Amino acid sequence: MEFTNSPVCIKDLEHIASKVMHPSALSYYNSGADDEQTKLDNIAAFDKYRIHPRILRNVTAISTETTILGQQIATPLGIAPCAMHMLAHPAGELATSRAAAQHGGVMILSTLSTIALERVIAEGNSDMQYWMQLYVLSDWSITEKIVQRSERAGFKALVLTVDMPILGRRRDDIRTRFIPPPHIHLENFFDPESASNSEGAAPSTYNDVPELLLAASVAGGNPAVTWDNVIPWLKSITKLPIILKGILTAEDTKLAISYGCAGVIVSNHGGRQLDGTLASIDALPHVVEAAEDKIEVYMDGGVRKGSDIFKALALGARAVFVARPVLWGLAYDGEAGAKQALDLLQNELKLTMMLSGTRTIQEIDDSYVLEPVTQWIQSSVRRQKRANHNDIEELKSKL
Ligand SMILES: Cc1cc2nc3c(=O)[nH]c(=O)nc-3n(C[C@H](O)[C@H](O)[C@H](O)COP(=O)(O)O)c2cc1C
Ligand SMILES: CC(C)CC(=O)C(=O)O
Repeated sequence: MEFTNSPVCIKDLEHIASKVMHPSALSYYNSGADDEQTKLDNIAAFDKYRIHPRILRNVTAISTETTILGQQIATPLGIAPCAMHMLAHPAGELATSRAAAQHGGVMILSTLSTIALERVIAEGNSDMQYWMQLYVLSDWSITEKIVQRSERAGFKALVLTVDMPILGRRRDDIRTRFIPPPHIHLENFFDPESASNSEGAAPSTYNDVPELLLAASVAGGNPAVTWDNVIPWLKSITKLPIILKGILTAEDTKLAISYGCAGVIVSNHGGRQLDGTLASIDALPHVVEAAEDKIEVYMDGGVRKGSDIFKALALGARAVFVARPVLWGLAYDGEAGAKQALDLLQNELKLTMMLSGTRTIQEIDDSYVLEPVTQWIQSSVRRQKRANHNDIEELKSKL
């Protein structure tokens, strides 16, 4: 039998990335907080849910088209925001954006991108959307400028990351003393106008704050951000829909609705912030129930297979995002590698749809997934039935 060396699943891409990436960048990408319980559980938890397939349906035509925030997109699979794609490949977010454009879906760009947001979105097309991720910097006026630039550039939503009042403790980053290499710049912190105004001069960061300090202000988190100060403020400076990333509870979902947010991303930051939370897929049903279809619910964390996407959609996610798989693809082969990561997941999603008798994303509802408890109850019901059947004579004799 002949074997191919090219990756056939996301695990293969992970393996290749571990060989080609610089060790400290690799550990920054792969690390989770503390014991990494949540990081690992994000992946393992998918296995508890089982698919409940239907058969003998005509599955010759499969469509993954859907709508998100009222706009058509090619697939409910998107790219979660990740800092510093240039750590994986010199073309950084430009390569990722080109891959995303060939694929459709949504790309969420991190505030901490190594290519300016205007250049990243310029690679897009109408099959997809770009959303801009925000951290509230200690100088809020800088976040405001990034919001204004995003709106001008055509981003369709703002994704406020709400699970980082302070940076999680990622032991491997402490061990490797990770700091980004000097050739990498956080381009969104540079004022595009300062570059064009001063001929030939190096562009300056906003308010002339050193880039490293700005980065540190993000990485330090912003513990003073609250529902009451940040959401009304954001709404006063933008017309874009606001999506909260990092929601894990029904309580916060209800608050997000009451504060007028358009959506929430069920996420534990890939297990990089608070260790010991529910896996994202386990938190999803609670959030979906609390959302009562009033806002859109998305999820990220641990998605490594098309069947994971299918399960998340069946449990009520409107779209599903991946972070590390795309970064591993980028490290493997730049734009082509990032596209390969997305293609693998998209093709596996289509395969799962065909094998489970679903032809459209809209058809995938909770009748296609067995939740762990349901599964347990069902098997005990079956056991009971068998027991009752076997003992029928005995039962009769006791009548
Ligand atoms: C290397 C890396 C950098 C990240 N940077 C950001 C970021 O800048 N902003 C953010 O909101 N989330 C960030 N995240 C979290 C992801 O958006 C996402 O929530 C999580 O990684 C999804 O899990 P997955 O990696 O298992 O797909 C980052 C994750 C990784 C792995
Ligand atoms: C530098 C960090 C704040 C970026 C991030 O969100 C992450 O690494 O998880």
